[in-house]
Amino acid sequence: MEVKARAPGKIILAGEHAVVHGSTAVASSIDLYTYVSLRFSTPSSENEESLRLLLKDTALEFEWPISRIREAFPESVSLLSSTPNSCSVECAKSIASLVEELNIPEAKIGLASGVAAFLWLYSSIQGFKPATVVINSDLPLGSGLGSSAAFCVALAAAFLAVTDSVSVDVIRQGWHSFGEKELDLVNKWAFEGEKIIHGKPSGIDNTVSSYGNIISFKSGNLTRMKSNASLKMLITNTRVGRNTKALVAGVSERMLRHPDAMAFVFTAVDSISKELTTVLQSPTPDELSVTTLEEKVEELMEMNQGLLQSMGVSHATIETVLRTTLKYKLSSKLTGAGGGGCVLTLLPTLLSPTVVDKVIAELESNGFQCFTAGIGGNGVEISFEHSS
Ligand SMILES: Nc1ncnc2c1ncn2[C@@H]1O[C@H](COP(=O)(O)OP(=O)(O)O)[C@@H](O)[C@H]1O
Ligand SMILES: C[C@@](O)(CCOP(=O)(O)O)CC(=O)O
Ligand SMILES: [Mg+2]
Repeated sequence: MEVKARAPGKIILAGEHAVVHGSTAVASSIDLYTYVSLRFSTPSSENEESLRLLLKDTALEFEWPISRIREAFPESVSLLSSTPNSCSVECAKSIASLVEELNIPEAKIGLASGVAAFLWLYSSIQGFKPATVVINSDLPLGSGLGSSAAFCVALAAAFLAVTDSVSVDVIRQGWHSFGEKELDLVNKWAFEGEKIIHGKPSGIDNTVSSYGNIISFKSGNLTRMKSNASLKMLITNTRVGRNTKALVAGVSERMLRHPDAMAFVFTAVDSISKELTTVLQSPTPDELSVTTLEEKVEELMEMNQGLLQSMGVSHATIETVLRTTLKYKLSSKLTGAGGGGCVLTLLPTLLSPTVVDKVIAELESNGFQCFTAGIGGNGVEISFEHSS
């Protein structure tokens, strides 16, 4: 049997970074997914039993003898699938040496933290079973669309789907979701994986990837939103790679240097996210009110972007996107950790398609990549394939 899981990426409409420091943030899932396939190996007397990881997006393959994994993890690690817990310092050291032995090429070294999260999640949930895990994604990695969270959520879902900790219908065909209790467990495990990749995640990315839709999130608590607005966002990938862990650490350092000023910045972001939550849930009976709603969202996005600049997470390429879209009277903000990565631009309902084409052409002439994505769809889903 093959178990498949898919988990969506996300956009943050307001509140990134500040959410790490306790402010409210608003995020939505997008219809771009990370896919995980898990297949247990059939025992063979010829080959040594191993755990294989195939990362299709980066064309890398890794393999560990099961005996090596057993050495690295205490036996107790594998008995805890129903109680998500953090990787201890000792365990982190063992995982680091397993990852070092892989000699990941310098240009792809960002993957090391992802591989570490994989090893932790697999060993904790599945123990020491030989298997092959294949991963591929629609999401650009390290661009602010939550690839790290989608990766951890999809891994946790696939691994948990074949344990006694969750009850799922393995006979049912096609993609289907988990029950609430199962989702909560997937989300908690994914958060542990995100911790390995991000250092200090707020939990918003794994939560929106697990549950889907539009959520507002504060201090670990999620509120599902019933939004009446169908916002259309242009996503521009500046193609400048960056690392969320370093950017989050940079904001924390700025906070230590300027605690009072930064506290006001985070409070302002909290107010913006709360206002956005209200605006998005307001009734929109006619075209006029849709325009008014969109204008409010645009203004809140602009204000949030200003505050992200003051946190030090903008970038020259982000500023170029802002200037370019402003020429067409369109509002933009970075999404995710910033420092490059992706920028959101609201495309108002009444905007002419010719203007959309022009702005995209101008952004692409700068070497950026533009696309739109469906907002607010399903969260993580699983599917089982039985070989005949
Ligand atoms: N499909 C994938 N294959 C391998 N590693 C992945 C994948 N998706 C995410 N990762 C891990 O997550 C990291 C990117 O996470 P991050 O810096 O938080 O950016 P973002 O979450 O915005 O894409 C990658 O460097 C890698 O370690
Ligand atoms: C900057 C932050 O708010 C979002 C990071 O998102 P991403 O990894 O850049 O997709 C960090 C967090 O909330 O954990
Ligand atoms: Mg991330």
